Amino acid sequence: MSEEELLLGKDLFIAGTGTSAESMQWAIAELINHPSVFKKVREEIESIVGKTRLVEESDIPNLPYLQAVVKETLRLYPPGPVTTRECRQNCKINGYDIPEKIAVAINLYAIMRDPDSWDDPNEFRPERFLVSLNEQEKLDQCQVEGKGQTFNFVPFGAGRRGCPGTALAFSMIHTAVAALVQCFDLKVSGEEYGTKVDMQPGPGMSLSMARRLIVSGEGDGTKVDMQSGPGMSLHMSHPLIVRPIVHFNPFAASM
Ligand code: HEM
Repeated sequence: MSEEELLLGKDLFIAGTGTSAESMQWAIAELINHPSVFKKVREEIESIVGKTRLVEESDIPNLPYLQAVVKETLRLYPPGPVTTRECRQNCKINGYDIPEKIAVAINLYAIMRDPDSWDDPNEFRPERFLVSLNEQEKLDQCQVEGKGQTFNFVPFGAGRRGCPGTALAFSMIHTAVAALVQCFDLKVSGEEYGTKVDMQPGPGMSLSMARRLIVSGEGDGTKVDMQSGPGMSLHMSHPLIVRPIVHFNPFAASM
C-alpha cells in the first residue's frame, strides 16, 4: 500500500468513526430524555420490521420517523460544528470585506440553531423533518449533494468539499440507533445523575457529549445528563451509565 493510500485510510478512519459514534450517543441520549419519541421510533420499527428479526439497513427507507430523529440529532449536535473555506478572490459577506486567500470559519452549529431558519431552534423536535416529499427532496439534495438552495441543514457541510461519507454515516447511524431502540429499554443509572438531562455541549472541535454514554447493567435512574465535555468535539463531560433492559432478543427470536 502506498503512503497516499495509507494517509487516505487514516483520514477516512479519523473523519468517519468518532463523528458517527458521537451522533449515535447524542441520538440515544435524546431518545432517553424523550420517552414519547423513543416509543414512536419503537412502534415504527415494530410496524415495519415486526418482532421476529433484527432491523436491517434495507428497512431504513421505510422508517421516516427514525430518519427524522437522526436528522434532528445532527441538526442539534453536528459532530463537525465548524468548517472552513479559503476565499479565491476579494469578496464581501454580510457587509464584511474578506480578502483573497483568507480562511473563513463557517459555524455549522450556529446555522442549524438559527432562529431565522428554525422554529424553537434549541428544541429536540424530530417532527420538523417530517415534511412533504417535495420539501424533503430539497433538503436531501442540499445535505447529500450540496445542491439546492436550503443551506440551513448542513451537518455534513456542502459543496464539492462537503463530507464524502454522508451516505455511509446516515446508514450506520440509522441502523445502530434503530437496533438499540428495537432491542433495549434504556434507563439512566444511579441517583447522582438526577432527573433532568443537561444537553449543553462541551468544549472542543468536535461536538461530543460531556458525559459519555456508557451502557451497564446497574442502576435505575431515568434521565441522562447531557452536559458535554471539553475539547473540539462535542462529547459528554463525565461518563453516563445507562441501564439496558432487553426488550427484543433477535437471537432468541430466530431460534
Ligand atoms: C455523522 C457523521 C459525519 C459528520 C457529521 C461529518 C461531517 C463532516 C463535515 C462537516 C465535513 C466538512 C465538510 C465541508 O467543509 O463542507 C466533513 C468532511 C469530511 N468527511 Fe465527514 N462526517 C461524518 C462522517 C464521515 C464518514 C463516515 C466519513 C468516511 C468514511 C467521512 C469522511 C470525511 C472526509 C474525508 C472529509 C473531508 C472532505 C474534503 O475535505 O474534501 N465523514 N465531514
